[in-house]
Amino acid sequence: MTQPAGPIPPLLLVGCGQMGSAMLAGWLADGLAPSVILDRHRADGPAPHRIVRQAADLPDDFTPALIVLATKPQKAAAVIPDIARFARRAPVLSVMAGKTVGGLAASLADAGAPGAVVIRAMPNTPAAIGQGMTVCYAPPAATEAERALCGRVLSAVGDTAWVEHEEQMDAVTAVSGSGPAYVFLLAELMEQAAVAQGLPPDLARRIARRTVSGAGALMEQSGVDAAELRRRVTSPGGTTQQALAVLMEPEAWPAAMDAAIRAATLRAHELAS
Ligand SMILES: NC(=O)c1ccc[n+]([C@@H]2O[C@H](COP(=O)([O-])OP(=O)(O)OC[C@H]3O[C@@H](n4cnc5c(N)ncnc54)[C@H](O)[C@@H]3O)[C@@H](O)[C@H]2O)c1
Ligand code: PRO
Repeated sequence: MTQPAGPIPPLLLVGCGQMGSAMLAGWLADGLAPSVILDRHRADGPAPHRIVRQAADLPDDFTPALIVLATKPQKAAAVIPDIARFARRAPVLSVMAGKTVGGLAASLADAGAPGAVVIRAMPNTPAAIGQGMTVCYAPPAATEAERALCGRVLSAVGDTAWVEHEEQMDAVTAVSGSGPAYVFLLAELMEQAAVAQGLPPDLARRIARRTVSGAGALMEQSGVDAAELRRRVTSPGGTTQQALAVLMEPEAWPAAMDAAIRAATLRAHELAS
């Protein structure tokens, strides 16, 4: 899909917490036109962008090209009336887990924005350093220009992909949306195990973190399959083989990862309502 070149157009970012601020960091690095951030709990932000804490303070003369909805899914009902007047003129890009485009469009219609276009995306926090992975879904009613606009905004914070079926967004949420947390947990557990083997805590922390980030960078830069990269570390009869025999027991990591992704996918589905 061709994406418009040039700076990122003015955005109305609603919710600037962990995910909103991660995306904002990426947009600022890529050149963001003067934008407005609506967040209940944020007092300041980078000029020339404006921060407002309540909908009543949103400037009447502001015409965002896109409204990015990044509050918790549980806050959707509270923020929809705040953005309805802007959603009559600009598409809405929701990054909320679970919330469907149909459900959000219906709420916007009830709030006075019938026919509002909602596109969904599931980013992740490495967006803060331009290393995000975002998967998007657009309903058939969205125009090519609206899809391209969302693609432009999201490609500023990393890689993007699109799914054809909205139901797939739940599994995407479980894998790439939540996934950084699994990787950070891996670093935590490796650090704890290193200390248990007698290493000093600061060295344990350093080698666990660097191993995770270095392995990720190698996978990214080499493009080699993860399984092949794993094999290249595994000397026959060596240390890695002993460790993998524990981790790759069907009841160990394979079962745990499958159950974890299944639980997260189910939760994403539940968050729709
Ligand atoms: N954190 C992640 O890794 C991640 C990844 C992908 C998608 N998401 C999605 O992003 C959304 C936000 O998640 P988060 O982790 O950033 O949560 P968060 O709690 O860190 O951020 C939410 C922000 O919304 C603000 N807020 C709450 N009510 C508001 C209101 N009525 N008006 C304006 N602002 C309001 C809060 O002050 C807060 O800054 C969620 O829907 C989540 O599913 C998060
Ligand atoms: N963080 C959100 C959650 O935990 C969505 C994906 C990552 O629900």
